[in-house]
Amino acid sequence: MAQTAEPAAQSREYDVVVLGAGPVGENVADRANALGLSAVIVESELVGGECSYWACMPSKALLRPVAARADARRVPGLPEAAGGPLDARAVFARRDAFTSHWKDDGQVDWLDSAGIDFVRGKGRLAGPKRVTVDGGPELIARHAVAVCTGSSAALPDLPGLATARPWTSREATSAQAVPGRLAVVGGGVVAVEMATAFQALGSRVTMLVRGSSLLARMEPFAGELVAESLAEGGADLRWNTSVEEVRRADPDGPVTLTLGGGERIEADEVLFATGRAPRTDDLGLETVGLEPGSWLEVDDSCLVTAVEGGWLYAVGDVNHRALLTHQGKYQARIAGAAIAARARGTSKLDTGRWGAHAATADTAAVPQVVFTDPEAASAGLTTEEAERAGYRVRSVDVDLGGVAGASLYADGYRGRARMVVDLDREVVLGATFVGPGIGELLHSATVAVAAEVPLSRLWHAVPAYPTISEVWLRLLEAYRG
Ligand SMILES: Cc1cc2nc3c(=O)[nH]c(=O)nc-3n(C[C@H](O)[C@H](O)[C@H](O)COP(=O)(O)OP(=O)(O)OC[C@H]3O[C@@H](n4cnc5c(N)ncnc54)[C@H](O)[C@@H]3O)c2cc1C
Ligand SMILES: NC(=O)c1ccc[n+]([C@@H]2O[C@H](COP(=O)([O-])OP(=O)(O)OC[C@H]3O[C@@H](n4cnc5c(N)ncnc54)[C@H](O)[C@@H]3O)[C@@H](O)[C@H]2O)c1
Repeated sequence: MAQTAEPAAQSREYDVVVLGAGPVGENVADRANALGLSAVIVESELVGGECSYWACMPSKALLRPVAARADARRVPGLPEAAGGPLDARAVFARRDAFTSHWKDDGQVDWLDSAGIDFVRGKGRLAGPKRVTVDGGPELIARHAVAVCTGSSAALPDLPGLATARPWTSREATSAQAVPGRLAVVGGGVVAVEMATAFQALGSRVTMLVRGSSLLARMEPFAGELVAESLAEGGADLRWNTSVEEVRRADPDGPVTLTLGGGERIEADEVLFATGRAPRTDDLGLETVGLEPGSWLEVDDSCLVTAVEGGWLYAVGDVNHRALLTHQGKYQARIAGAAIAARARGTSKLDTGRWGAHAATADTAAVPQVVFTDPEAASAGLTTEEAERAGYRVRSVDVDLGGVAGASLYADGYRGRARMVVDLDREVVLGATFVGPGIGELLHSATVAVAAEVPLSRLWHAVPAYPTISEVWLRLLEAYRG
C-alpha cells in the first residue's frame, strides 16, 4: 500500500482509479479488485467517508439508546432506570467508539489487506482517464475512473448564516455537548432523526418545517406518526415556516432566527438539515466536458453517459439516484461488474431490468429505515409514486396495534402498515411500516418487492406467531377481503 509522499510528476497506471473512499468508493475498488483488476483509491479526508464518521454510524449510535429506552418504558416490570434521562456522556462515548474517535487507521488497514492501493489527498480529473492528486502522483486509468465523492450538507443562502456557526449533520452527529435549546430547520430524515436524538438527550427542540409534513417522500402516515411522537415528547413543530435570517451576535451566545412572519426565536444551536449538495465543485469536471458542482447523471450501470468512451462512472450519493449507503454499495457491486465486463471486452452487457449490470433496485426496490421513535421504514414505491409511474394500484392499510406480536412488543403499541399492490400483476410494489421495532421487518418487504413475488405465493409465506411480521398476513387478508 502506498501513501502520498512522492514527487508530483510521477505517474502510476491502474485498471481502475476510484475518487473518494466512502462506503461506495471502497466497494467499487473491492469489486474491481475481486474481479481481477488493479485498483487505487484516493481520499481527501477519512477512509470510510461521511457514513462512518458523520452520518449513518454516529447518528444510529446516538439513536439506539433512544429506542432501547422507549422499548423499556413500554413494558412493565423493567427497572426504573429505564424511565430516567439518557446519560449523555455514556451515549456520546459509545458514539465516539463507533466512529473510532474519527480516526481511519482500521479502514486504511482494510484497504491494504484487500490489495487496494491508497493515496491520501484531494483528487481531480485532468482529462480522460487521468487523475491528479494534490501533492501526490498522477494516476492513469487503463479502463475506468469511478467518481464516488459523495455529498455534503446543502445550506440555504440566508443573511447572517455564514457567521452564525450553524450545525449541519456533521456538527450534530459529532456533538460533544447537548444544547439546552436546539432549533432544527427541515423536515426530512436528518431533521427527524437528530430531533429525536437530541430531544431524548435533553434538548428543547423546535422544528421549523417549510412544508406541512415530515418525511415527505414516505407515505403520509409515516410523517404524521413521527410528528405526533416528537410533539408528545415536547418538541415544538412549526409548519409552513420559513427562516429568513440567522444571527449569532455573541460568538459564545445564543443564535436568533427570524422567521417568515417576522417572529424571532432564540436557540443555543441551530441545525440546518436542508438536504445535500454533490461534492463535485472542485473535481476537474470541466476537463471532461461536465459542469462543476453538478450531480453526475448516469445510466443503470452507473456510467456517465455524457462523457464519450465509456470510462467514467459515478457511483453513490454523487449520482443522486438514492442517497443511502446500502443503495450506493449495491450500485458499487453493479458498477464493479460492469467495469470488469467492459475491461474484458464483453460485447454485450446484461443491462436489462434486473440484469447483472443494471442497478434496477434504485428505481423499484429501495429500502430505508428512519430510526425515529416510532421507526418508519419503507421499501419500493409509495402509492403516489406507483400511480405516477403509471401502475394501476390498490393500497391496503393495517393498524399494527392489532397484531398480536406488536401488542406483546409494547403496551399501547401504535403503528401502521401499508402494502401497495400492482393490480395487473398482483405483486407488491411497495410497503411501509411505522412503529416501534419494525426496522428489522423491512427486508421481508424488500425481498417481496425485488423478487416480484405474486400475492398468491406470498399467501404461503407464513409469518411466525406471535411476531410483528404477522402484519404481512393481515395485509394479505385486507387485500383479499
Ligand atoms: C446524518 C446522516 C445520517 C445518515 N444515515 C444513514 C443511514 O442510517 N443509512 C443509510 O443508508 N444512509 C444514511 N445516510 C446517507 C449516507 O451517509 C450516504 O448515502 C453515504 O455516505 C454515501 O456514500 P458515498 O460513498 O457515496 O459518499 P460519502 O460517504 O460522502 O464518501 C465520499 C468520500 O469521498 C471523499 N472525497 C470527496 N471529494 C474528494 C476528492 N476530490 N478527492 C478525494 N476524496 C474525495 C470524501 O472525503 C468522502 O470520504 C445518512 C446521511 C446523513 C447526512
Ligand atoms: N436513516 C436513513 O436512512 C438516513 C438518515 C439520514 C439521512 N439519510 C439520507 O441523507 C439524505 C439527506 O437527508 P436530509 O434530511 O438532509 O435531506 P432530505 O432531502 O431528506 O430533507 C431535506 C428537508 O429540508 C427541507 N428544506 C430544503 N431546503 C430548505 C430551506 N431552504 N429551508 C427550509 N427547509 C428546507 C426540505 O423541505 C426537507 O424537508 C437523504 O436523502 C436521506 O436518504 C438517510
